[in-house]
Amino acid sequence: MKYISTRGDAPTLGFCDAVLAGLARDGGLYVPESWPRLDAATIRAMAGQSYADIAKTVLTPFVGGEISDQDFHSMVDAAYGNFGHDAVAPLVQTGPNEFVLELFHGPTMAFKDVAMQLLARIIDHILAQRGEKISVVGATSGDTGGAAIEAFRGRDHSDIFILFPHGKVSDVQRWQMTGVADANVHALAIEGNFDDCQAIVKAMFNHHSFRDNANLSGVNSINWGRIMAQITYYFTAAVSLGGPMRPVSFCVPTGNFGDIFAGYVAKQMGLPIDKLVIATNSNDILARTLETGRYETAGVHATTSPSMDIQVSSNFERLLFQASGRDADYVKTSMSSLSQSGAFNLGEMATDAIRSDFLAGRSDENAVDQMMKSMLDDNAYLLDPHTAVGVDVARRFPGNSPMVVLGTAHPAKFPDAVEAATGLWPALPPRAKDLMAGTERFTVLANDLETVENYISRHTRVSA
Ligand SMILES: Cc1ncc(COP(=O)(O)O)c(C=O)c1O
Ligand SMILES: N[C@@H](CCOP(=O)(O)O)C(=O)O
Repeated sequence: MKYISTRGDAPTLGFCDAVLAGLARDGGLYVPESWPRLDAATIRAMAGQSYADIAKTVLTPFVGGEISDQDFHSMVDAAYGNFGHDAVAPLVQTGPNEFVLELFHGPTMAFKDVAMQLLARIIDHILAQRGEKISVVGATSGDTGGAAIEAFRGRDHSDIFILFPHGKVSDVQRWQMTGVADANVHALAIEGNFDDCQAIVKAMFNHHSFRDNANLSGVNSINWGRIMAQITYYFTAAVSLGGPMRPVSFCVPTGNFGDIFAGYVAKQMGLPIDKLVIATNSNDILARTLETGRYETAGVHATTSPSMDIQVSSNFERLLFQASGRDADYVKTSMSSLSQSGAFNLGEMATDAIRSDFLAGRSDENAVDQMMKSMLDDNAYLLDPHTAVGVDVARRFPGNSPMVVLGTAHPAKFPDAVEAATGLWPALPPRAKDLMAGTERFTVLANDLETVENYISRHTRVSA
């Protein structure tokens, strides 16, 4: 399996190099040259299998033989042995044909753990074999950072630098990044919003001398390894609900478009998916894009679902590549217009292609609060605000297929918002009860590329 850039000007890479690269050298994102297919018999045989075993079937084709099956399978077993629920990602029924897929039983209580626990092991394995060290960078609106730090803390081959928007993440999210004592962890509070953090990370990748000196690698969903690992739970959920004989729909609370893009990949691999519904909070750029065929950034609003307070949705680029018939020139022109004027028109072909696979809706703050409250009243079930966005939007698209809403975070990560909407303060799970007991350690930095690069150059253990 080879990986190509959505912008067409970066070298084609094998799995290990694509995962270490993060962003392609031409600023594009790596995607597999072609989608592996699983036939109906293979998918049917997943019924009754463990999460880890299904992951091995789904993910092994992407590795392309670059890591031995034995090593890869051990990493998968270790990654998913660390979850607080035996099923890893259990389904909870919340309506006649509606289910929440709980993706928050990992160590940091958000869906990011599902990919990060595996990705860190893959990266560590490759680095140990090559005798290399890297500087891992990531931008977070709250959840990626904690999950990445948890997965990379104390690792010999990596230093990790996480940029988060200062004062714009929840207390639990901040402590997960700042309450960690390991010397290879650097939590950087940037005076800006998530899009600023993400822009700095991308700019560091596009600054090739810095990138090479620091041996930079990324853990945002720009890294193919993140998307890949997120494909598995579309299979586990669909198979539990009668797939592949019965199509299943998914509604995904969406920000950077990584999670729902993994669902799109599952569909390309042969999983019968009926609807893929993009659920946005009031930062509704993706919902507007599907409506109008124009991608147009606007100011970011702070919401009770802060991890989705995003305007520049990185993985939309992977979808544009697909929807344009894998036309790298089209992607380059669109992305250059986005960086110059903050907008671009998708054109008829891409808009139609995207509408044929996706639906989209927006949930405003009032609707999110109502949803948390009514779910507690009707089902005695607490939703976090991100998942509440998903359920609220999902209910606008009733159909015959079971609707699975991705439960992307545990309500205890956002206790203030949950309490304000429901009157209930969600308790942290036992494994996290000492989260805020230690000392916080973080550095506040200006929203400035050079300042961040200087910090990393001074603290990385990679010798130039
Ligand atoms: C809790 C939560 N829900 C939803 C999202 C959106 O996921 P994605 O960025 O993959 O679209 C995020 C952040 O990525 C998140 O942390
Ligand atoms: N919501 C995310 C934003 C970064 O997304 P990623 O999936 O690209 O890492 C977060 O919580 O940090």
